[in-house]
Amino acid sequence: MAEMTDSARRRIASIANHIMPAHPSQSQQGNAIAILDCSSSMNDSFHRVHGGVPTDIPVWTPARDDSGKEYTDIIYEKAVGEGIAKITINRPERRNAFRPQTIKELMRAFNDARDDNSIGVIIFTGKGTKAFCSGGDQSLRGKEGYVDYDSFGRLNVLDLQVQIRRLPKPVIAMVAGYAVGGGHVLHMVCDLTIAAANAIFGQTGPKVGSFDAGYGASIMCRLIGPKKAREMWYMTRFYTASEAEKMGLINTVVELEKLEEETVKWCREILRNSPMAIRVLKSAVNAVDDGHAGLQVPSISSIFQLSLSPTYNNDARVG
Ligand SMILES: CC(C)(COP(=O)(O)OP(=O)(O)OC[C@H]1O[C@@H](n2cnc3c(N)ncnc32)[C@H](O)[C@@H]1OP(=O)(O)O)[C@@H](O)C(=O)NCCC(=O)NCCSC(=O)c1cc(O)c2ccccc2c1O
Repeated sequence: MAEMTDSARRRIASIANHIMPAHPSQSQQGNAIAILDCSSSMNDSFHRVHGGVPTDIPVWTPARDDSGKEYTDIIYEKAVGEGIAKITINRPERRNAFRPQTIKELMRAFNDARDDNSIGVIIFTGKGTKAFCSGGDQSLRGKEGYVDYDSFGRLNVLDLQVQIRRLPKPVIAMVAGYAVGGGHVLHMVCDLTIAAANAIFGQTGPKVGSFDAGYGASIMCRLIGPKKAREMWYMTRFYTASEAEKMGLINTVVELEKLEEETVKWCREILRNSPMAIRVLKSAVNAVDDGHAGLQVPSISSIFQLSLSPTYNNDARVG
């Protein structure tokens, strides 16, 4: 091996990289490198594009929108030095049920995350481990819908659903505990759902004379098929995380302790890819349910405002 040329070394290193799994264990890395006696590092182009990403939890800092107003019902944060925003419903004493104020704040935060060019992916979650969201706050339900402290009935959660669908960046639902009622619809309108093993999914509306005949029905049919969707709505049964995964309702299930770590890992894998490709693909995947409004999102005028390159790589964790 001593007389091997530089170019031969590079070729062997490249082959070694391509035959190694995307997430090699340390011993696998060590063996492959030792066998081929190459000077390849895990910091080459192959690993930057296809290899593992760091799994450390980011440092989260509180974020505001332009209004500068405090949030009472949510926590809005951004990761230091990388393009991840995290939006958390903060009403754990009500199993993160939403009231009109909660939805107003969520819409402000999602709006800010959409307009912030340093953000490429958004995590949507609920405070604590008992619930992602238990739907509309039943204590505020009046004849006119959900009534806030200004005594005006609203159902602005439907606007939030549309906002998440049209948002030109991936939104990942990070679910621990219950995602039920309107909370279940919220995870369904997100691009991806990562669940903890303790997650429970279901529609409760018909138990309390309520239903979501918009996205709550159509997207569910798309995800799990019409028969299973009817079962879920007519019977109002609850399903475990592993049942939900088998149905195609969610993407993956992890131990509760690993939930944030895994979600952040998914974010980082997304962030090293082209934001424009992801933006257009999101609209394309949604177009079948969102029609022309869905296709309108990546219109040519807005495409040119976007960078073609990924926002993240393993060398420089920039937004
Ligand atoms: C979610 C639960 C299964 C959890 O059960 P658990 O035993 O863990 O907890 P508790 O039941 O003891 O709850 C603790 C505490 O939280 C309060 N709480 C829980 N959920 C809500 C809620 N949704 N609203 C208000 N408060 C809630 C509960 O009262 C307890 O308070 P204490 O003071 O007693 O400690 C279980 O809690 C549960 O089944 N919750 C209700 C689920 C529900 O019915 N959700 C509403 C469905 S309707 C809806 O969400 C809805 C959504 C839409 O998008 C619509 C769109 C269009 C039209 C209508 C819509 C709509 O109605």
